[in-house]
Amino acid sequence: MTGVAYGAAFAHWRDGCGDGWRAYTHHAFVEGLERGSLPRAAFLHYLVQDYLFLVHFARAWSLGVVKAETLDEMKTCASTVDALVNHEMSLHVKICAEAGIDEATLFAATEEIENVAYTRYVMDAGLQGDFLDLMAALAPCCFGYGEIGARLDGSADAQTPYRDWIETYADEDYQGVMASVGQMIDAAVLRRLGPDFAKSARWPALQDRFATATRLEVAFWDMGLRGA
Ligand SMILES: Cc1ncc(C[n+]2csc(CCO)c2C)c(N)n1
Repeated sequence: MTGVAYGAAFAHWRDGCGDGWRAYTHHAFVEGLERGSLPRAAFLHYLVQDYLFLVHFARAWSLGVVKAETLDEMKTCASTVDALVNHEMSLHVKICAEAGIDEATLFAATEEIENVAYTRYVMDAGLQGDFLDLMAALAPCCFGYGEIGARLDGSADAQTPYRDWIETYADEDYQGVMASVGQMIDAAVLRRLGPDFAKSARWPALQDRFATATRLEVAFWDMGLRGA
């Protein structure tokens, strides 16, 4: 499958996932956003959980600053924390406020087990492993939503009520953040594993981290649908 260009490491990981990548990026939940047929209750259930997810992802990207080996890696991780807490989360706060859910309620919501599994899996990848383990676990989230946003921006039904969600991820600045994350990951892989990175002894373990995080994305959409 071809998608938006987020770099060579990502392309290897995505193709190494087989059908898993499509199961994530073409999930029924995503189709519901595209067609506008997703029940509002499912969307809000997802969005409350996703707010909590982003809190933990901001922690994980902050761990990237701690595990970085170059200033460039540090800068990209720090800007991603900024994009998360100061931009992406505003979408969640705004839509939930319109539905009568305030930010304190969002922060105090109970995490679904799929949310606990995914966010803590990523944190553990970074705590147990090095910078590359952390990036392999974080990559599906960035590049999957990047692909979905870019695709749905062109394909979504004109009357879908989920246009602002789609635009958050299709947004040029946001796509720019994802592209620079892709470049930084390629440089990080090259620095540690060399140009034949996919043939290195470490690659299968990194591929496994990416594939696991991709499965956890599928489970996250499933969890959203359960809220309908
Ligand atoms: C379940 C779930 N997966 C991925 C994203 C998207 N996302 C989360 S963090 C990040 C990188 C920096 O903003 C991106 C693209 C989401 N919101 N929820």
